[in-house]
Amino acid sequence: MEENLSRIVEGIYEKSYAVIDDFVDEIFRKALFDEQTDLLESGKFRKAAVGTGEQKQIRPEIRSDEVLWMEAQNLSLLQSEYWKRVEEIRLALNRRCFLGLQSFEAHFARYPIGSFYKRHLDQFQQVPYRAVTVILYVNDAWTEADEGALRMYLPMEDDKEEVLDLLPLPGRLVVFLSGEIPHEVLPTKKERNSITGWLRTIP
Ligand SMILES: O=C(O)CCC(=O)C(=O)O
Ligand SMILES: [Fe+2]
Repeated sequence: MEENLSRIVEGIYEKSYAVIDDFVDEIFRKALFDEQTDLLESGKFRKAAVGTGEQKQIRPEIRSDEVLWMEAQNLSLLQSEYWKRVEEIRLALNRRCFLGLQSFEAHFARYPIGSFYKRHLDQFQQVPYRAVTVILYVNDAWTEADEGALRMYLPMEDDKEEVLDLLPLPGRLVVFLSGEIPHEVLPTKKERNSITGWLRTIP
């Protein structure tokens, strides 16, 4: 874990993102996946919205995933185990990068076959407090042919961008600065399951 933490902070410090394969082991990954599947079957997932407050809308042409927010005060045992891991990331980022991160929010996400999330930034006017995006993929094995990559647009000099595609490999963690890296989820050919969260600069 210590090594993962230093790779995360170095990545964020140097290039605004980090990718850690096998951040969780197979047993933990599968347990999270099973929990997500149970919650799905009990019908608790909702179509994801874009915007917040009065601007909140279901816009299937922008994103077509389904989400279930975790309740910080009411986490399952497994969820709190994951939050503990993220807490270590929060503290390490504050120590090394002085990001002033105070809290975490997260939801399970399910991308059914054919779904996607068009290019966007996670930090915008209504949610300026989202500072660091933390995504863990909990679906089973994934191959190139399943598509559904997370496509990141890395800002380069002279307003140029470099494209980086990351497959949702089971147990893979992707961390990036929410206000710096536009990204999208390309249409997926297989159900894609993740926990997406944000470290925030508010309590
Ligand atoms: O699942 C992913 O790879 C990215 C999801 C995302 O961009 C979001 O929920 O804001
Ligand atoms: Fe996003």
